[in-house]
Amino acid sequence: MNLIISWGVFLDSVIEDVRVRKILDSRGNATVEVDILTWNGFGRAAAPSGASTGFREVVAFPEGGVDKIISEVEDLISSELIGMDAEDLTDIDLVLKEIDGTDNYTSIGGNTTVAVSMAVAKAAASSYNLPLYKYLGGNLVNEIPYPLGNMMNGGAHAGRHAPDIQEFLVVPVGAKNITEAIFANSPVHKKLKELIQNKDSLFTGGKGDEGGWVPNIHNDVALEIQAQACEEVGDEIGIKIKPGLDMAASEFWNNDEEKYVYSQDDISRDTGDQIEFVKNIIDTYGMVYVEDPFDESDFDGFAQLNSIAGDKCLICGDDLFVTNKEILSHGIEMNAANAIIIKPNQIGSLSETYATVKLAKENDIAPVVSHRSGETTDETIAHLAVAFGAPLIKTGALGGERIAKLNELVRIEEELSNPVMGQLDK
Ligand SMILES: C=C(OP(=O)(O)O)C(=O)O
Ligand SMILES: [Mg+2]
Repeated sequence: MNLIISWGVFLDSVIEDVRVRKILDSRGNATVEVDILTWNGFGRAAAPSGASTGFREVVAFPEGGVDKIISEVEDLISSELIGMDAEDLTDIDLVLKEIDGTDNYTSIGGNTTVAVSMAVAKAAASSYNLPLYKYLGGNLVNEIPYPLGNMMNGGAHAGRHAPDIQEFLVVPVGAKNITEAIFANSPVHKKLKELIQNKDSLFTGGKGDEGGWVPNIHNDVALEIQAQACEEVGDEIGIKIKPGLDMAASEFWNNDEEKYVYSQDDISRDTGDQIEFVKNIIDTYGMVYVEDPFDESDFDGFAQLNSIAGDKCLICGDDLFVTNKEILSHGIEMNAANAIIIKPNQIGSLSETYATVKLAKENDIAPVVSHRSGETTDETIAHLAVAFGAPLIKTGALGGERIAKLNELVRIEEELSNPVMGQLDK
């Protein structure tokens, strides 16, 4: 029952309390978790952290880290938010920006503000007994994103002697529902363990930050066995599975040499070579998705690749766009990409995240909602992906903090009256 005060205002979603705590993330680092209590609801959200972060991302934590947030910022935030309506998310996000007082959340940290913002949205949804995806996306949402499963890790998510390419991904494009999709990705992960053992006799079964295997093999060998695993598992289970990559190329771009330095292969490529190399990979292996194939400043390299391969493959900007609407606008003018990674903590609030998603969709840029390499068991992004109608979600394949999102998608799909998989036209 709604509590109605005498002049007829509903109080269900008015914020009564804000609690902030320090918790562990999957890398063993501290992160922030926020609880929002309303008259009739409760929302909890935790912030993830990146390792291969884009240089234009907002600042994750202030100097002094999570301890400073708890000792100095929690009271500031709660005194402003208590009494506000959790439904007024845009106003609340503006209040957080005002408390911070900087352009990029240097004072209180984008991880603090994003955790508050997501917890507020969840509290508002819970106040009306709605799941977050329905509260944000409406009653008619029915699209489930394809899971981009992370199979092998290199670059900043792995140790030495791993491939330079950061993520070898797969998309079960033939899956008819989320259960088929996640149970197509997991045997590819198992198959790759066998294939790696055949190539790397010292392989110990080590995994990277996002649960993919970390082999000591060259990039081209990794590409070959990734494609082989997709083919073999796809044939065994009768579901088409296609490969994808997050190259995270800013991590191996050498600005002085103006080259992409593939240290595992002892090869350097200038931008022209890189365009040719990536185009060749897309054609040879039938890649449906390539993220950050160029340095985060190279809009031109992105645009050139997008013009020659964007018809058959999603060319996705992560470090390039950092979920920032203004930067995306520039990318749209340049025709730099046909997909964008959406990571709420790159921009610091849910309303800013939504503004970027809206602009992307209006311009036929596919939003790909994504985890970070440092995660918690928070499942919010599963709801965001459904609410935003994202065709893809990037959230790993295995590991407790990764399956938290995948299993939540299974539950969401069960609730939908007419669920379909997202629109993936590649
Ligand atoms: C998830 C990624 O890594 P990180 O969280 O380290 O930025 C990525 O680059 O897409
Ligand atoms: Mg990335």
